[in-house]
Amino acid sequence: MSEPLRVLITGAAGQIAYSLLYSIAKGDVFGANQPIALHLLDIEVMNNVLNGVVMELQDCALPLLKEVIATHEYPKAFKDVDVAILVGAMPRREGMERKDLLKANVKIFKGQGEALNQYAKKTAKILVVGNPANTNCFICRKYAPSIPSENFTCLTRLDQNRAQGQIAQKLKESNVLVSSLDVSNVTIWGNHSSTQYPDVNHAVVNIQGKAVPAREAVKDDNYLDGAFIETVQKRGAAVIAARKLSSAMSAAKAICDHMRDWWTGTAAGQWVSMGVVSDGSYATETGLVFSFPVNISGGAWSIVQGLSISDKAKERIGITLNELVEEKNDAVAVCSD
Ligand SMILES: NC(=O)c1ccc[n+]([C@@H]2O[C@H](COP(=O)([O-])OP(=O)(O)OC[C@H]3O[C@@H](n4cnc5c(N)ncnc54)[C@H](O)[C@@H]3O)[C@@H](O)[C@H]2O)c1
Ligand SMILES: O=C(O)C[C@H](O)C(=O)O
Repeated sequence: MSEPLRVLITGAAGQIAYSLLYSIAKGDVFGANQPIALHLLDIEVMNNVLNGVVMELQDCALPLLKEVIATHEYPKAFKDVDVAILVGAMPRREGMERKDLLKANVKIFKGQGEALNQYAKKTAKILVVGNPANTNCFICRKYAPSIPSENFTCLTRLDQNRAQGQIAQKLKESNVLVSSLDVSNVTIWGNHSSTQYPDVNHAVVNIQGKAVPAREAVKDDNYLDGAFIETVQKRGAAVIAARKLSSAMSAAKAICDHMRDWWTGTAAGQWVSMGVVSDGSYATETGLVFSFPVNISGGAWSIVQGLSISDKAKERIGITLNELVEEKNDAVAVCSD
């Protein structure tokens, strides 16, 4: 067996981590033969809760889990990590926009960027989950200049999974029985926020072995251009309104999907959506962390190029782009206070 992969999870005493740790330690993400050392970080006041999580991990009796380091100290938490899943931050409460979180959370990611820069492996793959995820990722990368920018990503896979789920549900209404996994190449453009653009123009549904364009399968452009987009954009808020807590089980599942695909690659002809550092593709601003369609091979992602984008789609991409530019400016100002 190989050396343990050092996987840092921040916010390890929180609700997303509680759904996430088991899947990672069991081998669902990095493979059934890959030993894991978990580095669990939370703030000092959560020490007791974190100890309880460590006890439960021991009690799961997982053969791949070789070591658990639970700490509130950055030098220990970030030391030599291969993977950093940065979840720890304040979640949005009912009535809050993600923007409201910016002031509270962005400084955490400045400090964690500095810690990655100082202690993590230079090859570390980083996934930012804590909101506002794109802008936190932008800040984290800014303060970790010794790690290549392509190693920084943020989570928009939950939005992709939500979009696939909505299309599968809609098809059930006309007795076309498919699962979310039969829906591919939906793209989430831009910010993990209510301005994101879930785009079905290149999406395909596998119906009894035949690849059918999503618009042809659904046969309801009004829905796809209206209620579908709004449902995906506002799904996080709908979960918060219902649970009085932000999504956790589905967020953890999306984190696993994101990391597993980054590790093992995307299927031929299929792409997934990830927030990545923009190279200016699709008229976006270079350097922003923007969600794009990406293909992944050999642990490296590349933005899918050459997709046709209608004027309406360009307008929607422009809206989420403008929000991200604004967030970035606010975040840079907060961090230089
Ligand atoms: N990108 C996405 O798709 C997505 C989806 C769901 C939730 N989120 C975000 O993920 C974050 C975590 O959500 P949750 O439901 O697990 O929240 P939670 O409140 O249950 O857990 C957050 C944990 O982070 C810890 N924490 C706070 N500051 C920290 C720091 N500086 N270092 C380490 N740990 C710290 C807290 O003590 C807490 O244990 C929130 O910001 C939420 O909005 C993002
Ligand atoms: O919407 C939120 O604030 C939580 C999370 O980002 C989500 O999308 O469920």
